[in-house]
Amino acid sequence: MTPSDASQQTEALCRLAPVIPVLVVDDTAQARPLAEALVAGGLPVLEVTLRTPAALDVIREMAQVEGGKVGAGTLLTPKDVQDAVDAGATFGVSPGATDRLLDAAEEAGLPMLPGAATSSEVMALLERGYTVQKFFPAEANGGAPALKAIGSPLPQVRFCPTGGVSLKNANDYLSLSNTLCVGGSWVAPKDKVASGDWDGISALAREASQLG
Ligand SMILES: O=C(O)C(=O)C[C@H](O)[C@H](O)COP(=O)(O)O
Repeated sequence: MTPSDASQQTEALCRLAPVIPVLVVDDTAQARPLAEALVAGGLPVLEVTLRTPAALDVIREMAQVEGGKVGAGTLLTPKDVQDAVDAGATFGVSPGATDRLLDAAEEAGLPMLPGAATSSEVMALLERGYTVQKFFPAEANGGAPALKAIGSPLPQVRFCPTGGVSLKNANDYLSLSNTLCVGGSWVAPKDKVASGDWDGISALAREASQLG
């Protein structure tokens, strides 16, 4: 898969909803009901971070939920890419980018949403052909004003800002011409996942799906 094909696919995913939930799931039994609650609330694109031992099984379960598009986040190594593909992930997200990681994703045919935080990082990814990138960590790097400023000389790159994004500041990003969608964990808070409050999570998703 070429970087430009990957970016076309991640752009299409980012256009499905204003928010991509970033999920940290400890228990495989929570996977299906959690994905169903988010999809029912209007957020079909889900990022499961590979930060828990259960993450790959969680992706396997969520990949079967109708209407959902499940990707793997926190991809750091070629092995992570292969594990994500084997589990049924349809896209990948990384906090930053390395050539080894991008080589592996392109070879495996996994569309990547690679992370960048500075103009040089954005330019390096653009040079390789990635026109859709994750601005990470968004708030810590200056938030929406910083992303707007990056967009002045680099308007051809579109972003999914993630990291510190919440209901309060999401529209600051979504109103920028270079922002396609945002990523955030606030729609699946740990306490609601732990207690199985799927209605509550659906309500948060519904609220998030109206943003922008
Ligand atoms: O590990 C990755 O690949 C990630 O995607 C990291 C996430 O972007 C942040 O963990 C989101 O964090 P919140 O600030 O809680 O919304």
